[in-house]
Amino acid sequence: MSKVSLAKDKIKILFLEGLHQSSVDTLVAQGYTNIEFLTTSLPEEELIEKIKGVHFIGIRSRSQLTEKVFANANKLIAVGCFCIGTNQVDLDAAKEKGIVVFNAPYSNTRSVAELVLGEILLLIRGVPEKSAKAHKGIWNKSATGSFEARGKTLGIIGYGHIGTQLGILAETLGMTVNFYDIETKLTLGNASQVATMDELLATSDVITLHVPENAGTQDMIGANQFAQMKQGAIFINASRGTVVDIDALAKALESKKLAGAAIDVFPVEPKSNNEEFVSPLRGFDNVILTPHVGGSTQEAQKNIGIEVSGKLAKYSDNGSTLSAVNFPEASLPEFGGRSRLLHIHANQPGVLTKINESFAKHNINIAAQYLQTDDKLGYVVIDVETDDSKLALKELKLIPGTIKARLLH
Ligand SMILES: NC(=O)C1=CN([C@@H]2O[C@H](COP(=O)(O)OP(=O)(O)OC[C@H]3O[C@@H](n4cnc5c(N)ncnc54)[C@H](O)[C@@H]3O)[C@@H](O)[C@H]2O)C=CC1
Ligand SMILES: O=C(O)CCC(=O)C(=O)O
Repeated sequence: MSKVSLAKDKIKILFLEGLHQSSVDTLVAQGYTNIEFLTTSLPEEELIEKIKGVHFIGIRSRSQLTEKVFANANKLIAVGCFCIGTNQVDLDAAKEKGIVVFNAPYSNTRSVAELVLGEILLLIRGVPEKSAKAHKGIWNKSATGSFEARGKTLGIIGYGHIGTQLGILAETLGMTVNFYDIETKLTLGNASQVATMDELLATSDVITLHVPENAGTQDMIGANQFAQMKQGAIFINASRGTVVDIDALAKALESKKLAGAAIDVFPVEPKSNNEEFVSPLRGFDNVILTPHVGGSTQEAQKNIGIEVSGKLAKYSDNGSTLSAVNFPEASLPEFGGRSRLLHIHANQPGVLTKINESFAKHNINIAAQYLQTDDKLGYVVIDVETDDSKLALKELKLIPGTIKARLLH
């Protein structure tokens, strides 16, 4: 009998950006102990060196996993994004190399919604400005520019997991909630979907962005959009920095078109806490600037650690790709035969037939077979009854179109 699957303690894991301890604990509890833990992201050249020999990598939003990084990732099996956004990862490059990418689509959404709710209340009362003045010794006891949130209109752009939760929370303050989304959405509470972004911009007292970073959202808020907003509107962005033209935002603040803003994300963000934060928004007393901490609560980070490490372990243990962001999704039952192998191939006709013919030729009996495909990839997981799983793996690697083949057990 010969087996060539890697022992769990030989599987090399690299965690960057100071993930929560739960990410490590979850893997260690499942036997994955070979974990290198760094608190910062790495520049591309360093990452290219570091990623060699690594089987699993865990990152947050700062690490850029580029095509060049993947080209040097000679052993990489999967990426865990311990966050929602996956725009920092070249998903196509990963896919072409048969590398699965997971994220945590829900775990920090409540934290973002709560932060934004707090910012709405502070900005609508002019608290950031009054606080900044008080720190300078200026006593500005005045109701000018101070309002209740009750009765005001909140305009949400991007009514997904965060936008919907924020809408419900804002309604408890008595706000009217409108939203704009490219998809028709089920409205929660008393929210209303408006037909165009222009309509939302022109009718909202507070505008907040909760869209993903993609080609369609790049610079979606610029000078034209600020011009359409109400005089004295409040503007919040906790989505991605590339969604807003930051110079146009600075101008809208300078001209007092906006009464205030809260910005958590920036087109260029420091790579670590030791790097200076540079932005045209520095120095505005009526702007709350936060260092991309929308999802940074103990609760969110702990849950994300458990969720994403759990997905990595499950993929490593049984091949499940459920909720992968760049891969055919396969939810697999517990391991059935003597050995489980997985095979990732270019989605072209005849691959499965070739696998079956090759196994038949070598008397490798298939106990179960699971296939999922998308436009580019085929992902097949095979439980076999054989003493010689090494031979089965060797045969899989010879199939034309193979991208990756692995023996799990
Ligand atoms: N500041 C922070 O720490 C955090 C930031 N985020 C960011 O927030 C974003 C949103 O998160 P979720 O609500 O969980 O995502 P989601 O995917 O649940 O919702 C996004 C919504 O935006 C809509 N959308 C996409 N393109 C649009 C467009 N051009 N115009 C209008 N609507 C559009 C989608 O249809 C969807 O309803 C994430 O992609 C991430 O970039 C997420 C978590 C933490
Ligand atoms: O916490 C992080 O590092 C990133 C949070 C975020 O922006 C996300 O989840 O998309």
